[in-house]
Amino acid sequence: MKIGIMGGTFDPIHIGHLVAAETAREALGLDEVWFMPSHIPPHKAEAGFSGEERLHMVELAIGTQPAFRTLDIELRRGGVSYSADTMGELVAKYPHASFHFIVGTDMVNYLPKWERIEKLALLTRFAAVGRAGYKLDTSGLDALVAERIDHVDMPQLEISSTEIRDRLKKGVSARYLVPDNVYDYLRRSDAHAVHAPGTD
Ligand SMILES: Nc1ncnc2c1ncn2[C@@H]1O[C@H](COP(=O)(O)OP(=O)(O)OP(=O)(O)O)[C@@H](O)[C@H]1O
Ligand SMILES: O=C(O)c1ccc[n+]([C@@H]2O[C@H](COP(=O)([O-])O)[C@@H](O)[C@H]2O)c1
Repeated sequence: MKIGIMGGTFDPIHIGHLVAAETAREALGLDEVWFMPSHIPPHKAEAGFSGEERLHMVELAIGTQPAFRTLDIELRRGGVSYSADTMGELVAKYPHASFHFIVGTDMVNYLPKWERIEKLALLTRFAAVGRAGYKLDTSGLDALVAERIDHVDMPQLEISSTEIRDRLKKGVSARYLVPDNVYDYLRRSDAHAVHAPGTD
């Protein structure tokens, strides 16, 4: 089995994440892609939406693609979600699977700063999907890590969760930037009352 791991904060999930996962799935012939919300992201501020809310929105978003699954391993483990810990657990649990960690090119440039990156690169390959504004740059990476990266071209979608959160706060529509059912959830949920006052 070839498994794509789509790790992220998903605060909230948007169509950039879905297109990245689908493009990597097709380009690399992945059998499944597992969407894995982090508990506490290692390199940025804690998420605004709770883990439960983020996981629920991911479930809503992937609903119609049979090759997509959710994985709550990091939410259940708690603490800071270091990928080396997670992939160590997954490789031990699924010794016959080959893993492909899907990351935007913005994250590839940060790979040297990831916790135990050399160990992580032995546990998984990386699928680097092109993210608007970030050219793939592997010059700062050890050869061992660089050769574990597969570049995947994807349609450039200049969308981020930060932008969605800003829109919610300002009461500006995020329709079509997130799947319809996530959009409905954001409008209706309690989370929405906290994060986007006055947009109903
Ligand atoms: N529009 C996009 N195109 C390609 N890759 C993306 C896009 N948005 C996010 N990604 C990738 O998806 C993964 C998870 O991203 P994350 O959940 O942090 O979303 P984000 O939009 O970058 O969030 P934020 O704006 O809060 O930092 C990362 O590897 C990131 O590079
Ligand atoms: O393990 C690390 O040091 C590490 C550093 C930065 C990011 N990651 C993982 O990369 C994925 C995308 O990160 P983010 O911050 O864009 O949500 C997510 O699964 C993070 O846990 C992992």
